[in-house]
Amino acid sequence: MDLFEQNSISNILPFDGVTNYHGIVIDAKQCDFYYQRLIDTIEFKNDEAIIFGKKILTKRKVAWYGAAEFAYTYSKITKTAIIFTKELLALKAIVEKESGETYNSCLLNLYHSGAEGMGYHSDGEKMLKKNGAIASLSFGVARKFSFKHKESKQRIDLVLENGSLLVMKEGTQTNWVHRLPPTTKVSTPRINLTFRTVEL
Ligand SMILES: O=C(O)CCC(=O)C(=O)O
Ligand SMILES: [Fe+2]
Repeated sequence: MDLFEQNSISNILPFDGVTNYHGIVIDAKQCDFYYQRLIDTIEFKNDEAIIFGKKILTKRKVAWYGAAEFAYTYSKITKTAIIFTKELLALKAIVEKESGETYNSCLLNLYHSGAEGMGYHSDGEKMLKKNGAIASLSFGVARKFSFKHKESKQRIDLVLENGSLLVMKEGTQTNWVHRLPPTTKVSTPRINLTFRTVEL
């Protein structure tokens, strides 16, 4: 590939972490294909979460896939991963090549419109490999994504476009929280895939 055609990969965090934005890694036509295949094949379900001791169902839908049917705990509820589909394996291969890291599981989130988002959190669950990379691949409508430093409260915003890849690693989860803010400007869906490494 011509050097000038390559995406410039840059760390969007000013300190205390490395989060590389790779830009668009899947072209628009392939994105349409994968978006539709994911809608047709992934077993999306409204997520159950425990908030203030009460079980609630989230508006966004989620699904957890993996290399094996391992148990995982997320939002204080233990579930079992579904075995990777062939499209997820193909996407995992693209993301692994781009990021230079490997992954054994994938959490998918389906946001039906801008009314749905995800609040500030960091992905430091006990079962995840400590300081392991988390690769976030987005399909569908572009949405704003924000990081906030846990101490200084400094904020970094970016837009996650159709077919784009963001890789969070080294210190990101320890020192920063991130969120997908709800917005009235968006009325169409988005699917986000976060590839992770679970310690088996
Ligand atoms: O939808 C996104 O872009 C982020 C999702 C996220 O932060 C997560 O699944 O932990
Ligand atoms: Fe997250």
